[in-house]
Amino acid sequence: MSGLIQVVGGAIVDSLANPARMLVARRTAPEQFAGLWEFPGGKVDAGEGCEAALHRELSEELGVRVRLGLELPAAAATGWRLNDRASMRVWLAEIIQGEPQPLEDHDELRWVALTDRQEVLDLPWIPADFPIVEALLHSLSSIVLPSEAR
Ligand SMILES: Nc1nc2c([nH]c(=O)n2[C@H]2C[C@H](O)[C@@H](COP(=O)(O)OP(=O)(O)OP(=O)(O)O)O2)c(=O)[nH]1
Repeated sequence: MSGLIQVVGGAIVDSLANPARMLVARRTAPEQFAGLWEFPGGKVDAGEGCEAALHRELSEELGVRVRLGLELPAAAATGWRLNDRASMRVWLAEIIQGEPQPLEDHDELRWVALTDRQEVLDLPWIPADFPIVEALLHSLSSIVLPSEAR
């Protein structure tokens, strides 16, 4: 037991095979994170698996069913350290059912172009997410094609 709170997040892309855009979400609470962008997701419940928790959170928060792709590799099995108490595992995902809506915890959803690295990084993310976003953009850069090359 690491004693850490396990969080899971979804890097939802328009297509796992050919990712061009990613869905990001703006939090409404708590106050310290309100207005900041994040990977939709949340805490894993006691006795719940991480992937199951991610499916549950994405269904509750966005009203979608997803197919999970690869996990974004992190230095630890518990994923990316968010703070002294929590760590987040992040999976690529694509929507297989439903139109994403900000049903819970968010007031805005936005599809951002993965080709526009600066646009993605210019969003006011939760600070702990920046290294995760950087790693994600880096790992996708080999498979994201500029739109004119599609
Ligand atoms: N979902 C999500 N949480 C993140 C990200 N980055 C980050 O630091 N966090 C933090 C914020 C929260 O302290 C924690 C996740 O908690 P949460 O409030 O989303 O979890 P939850 O939906 O299960 O909510 P609750 O049951 O505690 O009300 O992780 C991120 O990209 N996505």
